[in-house]
Amino acid sequence: MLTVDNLQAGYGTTPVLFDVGFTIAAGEVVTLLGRNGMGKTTTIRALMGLLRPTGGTAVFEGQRLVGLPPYRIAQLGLGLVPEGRQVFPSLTVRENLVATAAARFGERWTLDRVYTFFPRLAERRRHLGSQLSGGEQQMLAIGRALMTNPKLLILDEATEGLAPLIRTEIWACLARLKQEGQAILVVDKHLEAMTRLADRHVVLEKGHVVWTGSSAALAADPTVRQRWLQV
Ligand SMILES: Nc1ncnc2c1ncn2[C@@H]1O[C@H](COP(=O)(O)OP(=O)(O)OP(=O)(O)O)[C@@H](O)[C@H]1O
Repeated sequence: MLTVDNLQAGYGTTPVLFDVGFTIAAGEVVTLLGRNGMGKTTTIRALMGLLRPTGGTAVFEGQRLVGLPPYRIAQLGLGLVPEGRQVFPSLTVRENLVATAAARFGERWTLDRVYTFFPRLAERRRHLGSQLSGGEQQMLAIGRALMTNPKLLILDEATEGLAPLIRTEIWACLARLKQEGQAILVVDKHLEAMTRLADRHVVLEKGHVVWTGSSAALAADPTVRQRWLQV
């Protein structure tokens, strides 16, 4: 589905990504792991057209992504839940969801289906975005991304700063999406949860991919954790 090869990018004249390569197959859940500042968010920005790569390629279902504007990348089927809880504060939950639906492609995701996945959003459908808790806002941000019918859902730190209970609810939702065949690329610092959720892991260190492997391989190799994932 997605093949990223030797991707390079940076900010101004400062290079940040030197050699990022990985693949995601249809239906696969893959994590981008690595300590703070290693290039996870930058990789996502480069894939989504929010930062222009200086080298390398990213091909999604046969289409080259590098050089395309973000709206084209969204049309191809990449849906991003960015860092922070990005919802419209003065629109209701329902209006937030419908706002994204206006630009969606296909009919896989409907309001009702989002409400089934997130009963909390159904209960609060008439509340304003600003009246939701942090966790509910994050669920709404995920719901908005789903309303664009992404073939690949990308989440950047979706559970950062949330209470454990709601964090677990979000992971359970991602596990259900996976069961339904949704491909997901996720950045999340909670390694145990990611080991349960994901099929494969890609470890970044200073803009290079230094390790790739399955959850079983990650669990069996403590040196990966010690060398590249401990703060
Ligand atoms: N807008 C920016 N302008 C300049 N430098 C940036 C910008 N955003 C990130 N960087 C730098 O790029 C490097 C990689 O940052 P990035 O956010 O991709 O890392 P990350 O792995 O996602 O880290 P974190 O877990 O802290 O979010 C860091 O050195 C960071 O300081």
